[in-house]
Amino acid sequence: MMTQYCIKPVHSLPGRLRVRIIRLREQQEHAGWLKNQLLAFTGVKTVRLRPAAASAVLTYDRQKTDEQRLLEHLNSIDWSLATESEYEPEYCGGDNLLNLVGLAATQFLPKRWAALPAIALIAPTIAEGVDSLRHRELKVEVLDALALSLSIARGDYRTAMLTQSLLTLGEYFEQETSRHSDELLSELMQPQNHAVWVERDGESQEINSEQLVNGDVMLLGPGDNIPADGTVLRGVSLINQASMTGESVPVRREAGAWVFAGTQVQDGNIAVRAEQVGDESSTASIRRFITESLSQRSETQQVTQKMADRRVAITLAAGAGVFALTRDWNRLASVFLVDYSCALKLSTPIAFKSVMYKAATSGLLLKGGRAIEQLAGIDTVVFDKTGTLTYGDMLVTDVVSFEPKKTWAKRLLAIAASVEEHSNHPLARAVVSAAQQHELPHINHGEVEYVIAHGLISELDGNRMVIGSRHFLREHYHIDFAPFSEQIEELEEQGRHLLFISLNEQLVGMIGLQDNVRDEAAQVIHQLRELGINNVILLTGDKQHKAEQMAKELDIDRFFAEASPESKVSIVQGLQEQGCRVMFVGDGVNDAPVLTQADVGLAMNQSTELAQQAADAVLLQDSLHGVVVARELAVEAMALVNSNIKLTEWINSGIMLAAAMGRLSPTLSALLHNGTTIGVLLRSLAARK
Ligand SMILES: Nc1ncnc2c1ncn2[C@@H]1O[C@H](COP(=O)(O)OP(=O)(O)OP(=O)(O)O)[C@@H](O)[C@H]1O
Ligand SMILES: [Zn+2]
Repeated sequence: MMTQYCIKPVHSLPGRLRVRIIRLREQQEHAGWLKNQLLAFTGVKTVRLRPAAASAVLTYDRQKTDEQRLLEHLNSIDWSLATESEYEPEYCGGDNLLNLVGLAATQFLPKRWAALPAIALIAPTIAEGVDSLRHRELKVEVLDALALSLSIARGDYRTAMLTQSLLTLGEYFEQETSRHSDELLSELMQPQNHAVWVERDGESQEINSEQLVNGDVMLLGPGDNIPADGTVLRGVSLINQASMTGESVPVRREAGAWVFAGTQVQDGNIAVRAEQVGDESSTASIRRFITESLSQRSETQQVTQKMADRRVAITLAAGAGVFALTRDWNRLASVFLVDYSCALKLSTPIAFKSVMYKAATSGLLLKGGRAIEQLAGIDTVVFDKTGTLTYGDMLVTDVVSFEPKKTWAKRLLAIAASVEEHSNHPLARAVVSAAQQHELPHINHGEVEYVIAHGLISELDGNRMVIGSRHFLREHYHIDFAPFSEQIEELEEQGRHLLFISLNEQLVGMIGLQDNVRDEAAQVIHQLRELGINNVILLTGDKQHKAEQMAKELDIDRFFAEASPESKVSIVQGLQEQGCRVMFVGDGVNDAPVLTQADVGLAMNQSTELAQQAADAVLLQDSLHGVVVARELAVEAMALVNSNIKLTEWINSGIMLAAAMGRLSPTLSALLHNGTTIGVLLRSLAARK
């Protein structure tokens, strides 16, 4: 690798590392990008950059990473992928202190003495404006520079210093909030280590993805996260590479193909030989995903940004007009100092980040400002059933053997659990935990294949074994249910969810499970209605009568039953075509496409990795209350953003008018204007609490 070893540690303490990154100084326009890259490293807690000094300071969690690994990560950063993100000098408390000293100097020292410190402190701000002009951009920095230069040229160091201090303070506030929220969010978005099935010594076993070594054969099915790069040995599957390419249409991969770590299996089963375990490539996609979520610009943000930049031209024109009429330098400076684009520009991202922060601390991960905007606009909520409106942990209540000698029931459960171990479906988890409770042994079986929304196929002593829904066994394997219909009906009447098991296309037994509606479900639906959502829909793969029963019980407007993953997508699409703006709440592998299709996808806490990746928001607690919180926070955020914009415009237009009429001294104008800016920022900041 070309970049190897150009990044060197300068200073290190336990949990803290300072490095010199020459590239950072050479490519300052990539500083924002780099920062998010660093934040996405496993275990990194905070990042501070000083591009001019080519320095970066990282603090990290020593349980999760160490200096060696961080340096390896640093050296493997692919700079060719860098995107320009506006370079924001990182102010620190010290800068504000210096300004305070400068401010005191202009207040108490004779003018001659105050000039030097004032000019020294202000020079960088002016340089930024000049820089912006050099890039042929008419941005706020230009106005700031103009106003400051004007004050200095006129020898008014007090006004200049005051403006400078307020500008710095405002940006400092902004940086502090976004830093805190970025750090918190990137920590939450880090994937956890999870279990992976591998084939070792001819046997399949479950290990932690951390224990994976090159050459391991990983057995992957729908919903699984691919923990390392590798080559497909057997099988065919659809891989969702959204986390890597941003493209949510899955790609087909079969024997011989290469698959990337961090992507997910959406459908089908494959065996993959791990070839780049723990390699940089495995974290690259995760890093990209986090970087993008953090730097994603919402629509409102883009609109306010444009508005802000237009304001610069307006202010310039107003200043020029006033000066042409009055030839009054004071008025000119006063007008320039009321550039209110910064309040517009800064307050929106801060408000969004504050809300993301607040959401995270109350158990909800919102992936960016876009998610907030969409959430505020929805009018329809579609719920998945199993694991969403019902508890993820179901209970096995009956194990029925259809064998003549009914002693078989325990073995039946043991077999089912041994196979279901390979699935993460709520039904599968229930079967496994029932077997564990009875301390049943593991029964050897062949490779397990998961057919999404249907069930599992495996092999037992040379016999084909199928376990899953009645539809799966009957329609796909032509298994006869007639002889047992009485027993089946009996359990169905009790509202049990049934799983069927067949050996060599003979029905051998069934497992009855009880799924309980979440205690909070009814309340949550009621609260959503109070928040203006009048269309609540249930969408499930389960049977008609169960869906109907639940819809009635929970006061749900409409339901769609026996939906396949594809029909789930088309149902949501249909709703959107009718003009509904849809939030989908779900948890399963088969929910991933519909989570993407919906305007807002919200994944439950116990969701599969794929569902969490596909979603715009993820609940961090196993409760539906987060759905209400999400909506409330989004509405609150948008109200805040809009009122900030209005407030800024009204107040500043007033100030500008007064300035143009010559009623304000430049100092007062700067004070009023920057005061409103900081006020608006504080309002946005307050949304964190
Ligand atoms: N791992 C599994 N083991 C056995 N059967 C399964 C498994 N996964 C799915 N099935 C069967 O396929 C059916 C449909 O599954 P799917 O995941 O689409 O729906 P669901 O989770 O039961 O309901 P919902 O759509 O409300 O989440 C299940 O009801 C079950 O009978
Ligand atoms: Zn089918």
